[in-house]
Amino acid sequence: MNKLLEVSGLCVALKRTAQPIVNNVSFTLRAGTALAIVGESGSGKTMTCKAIMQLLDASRFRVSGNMQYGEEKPISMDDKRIRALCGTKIAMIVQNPMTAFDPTAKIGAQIVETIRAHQQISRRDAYASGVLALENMNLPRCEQLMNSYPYELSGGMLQRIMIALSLINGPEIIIADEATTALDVNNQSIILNELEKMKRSGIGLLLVTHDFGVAAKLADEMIVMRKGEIIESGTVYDIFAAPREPYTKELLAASILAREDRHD
Ligand SMILES: Nc1ncnc2c1ncn2[C@@H]1O[C@H](COP(=O)(O)OP(=O)(O)OP(=O)(O)O)[C@@H](O)[C@H]1O
Repeated sequence: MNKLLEVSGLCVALKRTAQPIVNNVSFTLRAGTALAIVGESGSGKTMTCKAIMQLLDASRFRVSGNMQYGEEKPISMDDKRIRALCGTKIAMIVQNPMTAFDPTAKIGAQIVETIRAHQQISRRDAYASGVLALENMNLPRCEQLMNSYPYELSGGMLQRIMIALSLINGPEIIIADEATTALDVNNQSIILNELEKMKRSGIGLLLVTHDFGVAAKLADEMIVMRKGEIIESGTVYDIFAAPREPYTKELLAASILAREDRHD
């Protein structure tokens, strides 16, 4: 499979105290596959993704290491180039869709703005593309959705709209940070199916999750993080069949218990 993104020796530290937050993280993401980053809260999963997307405030955090995306090296790009890359080829879906949308603007206006930020097309064409993107997500009454404010919609609905939005500029990589965590079981399953479809279409998925069930359903490979470091990595099959580290075994057991509770 084609390599999409190679991260090597990624480190993030607080500038003020030099405290390391992410330490020497390396992985390869391939087209049409999913790589899960699992670990307990605070283990550095989100900071790893934010470092890839160059979303960390440079006055507070020092990011070092190497990243290779095709011929490009996102880590050494200037702001303008990284924004262009991250709005098109690399997209991110976050945990809480409520915070991802501007509460004061209608969904349609936000979709049109996102499309026109990266494509030179008219408002009318961007609007039509937006409706089509929502329809492709099997969302109901898409014209009405375009005319709604975020607060008028449920979390599950907004998450599906965010996924539609993340696909709109034809990304090769989607980073999904706990994309199903805040959702009920029904919406979780809808989102997991959409992510599965993306993978089948050739997109590389970087899945951040503390839920081994999500990793089992979607991921091909996984890395387990603890205190900012990778402590175990391998294929999902191998890690589930024979976790090496006691921490991985604990996470796996906790995840199975949480699932049993949810289904009781
Ligand atoms: N804005 C911040 N300023 C300073 N330190 C931070 C900041 N955000 C996170 N950290 C530090 O980075 C560590 C890793 O945080 P991160 O958000 O990557 O964890 P995570 O594994 O994604 O956890 P969760 O599953 O809860 O989102 C945290 O323990 C915290 O010490």
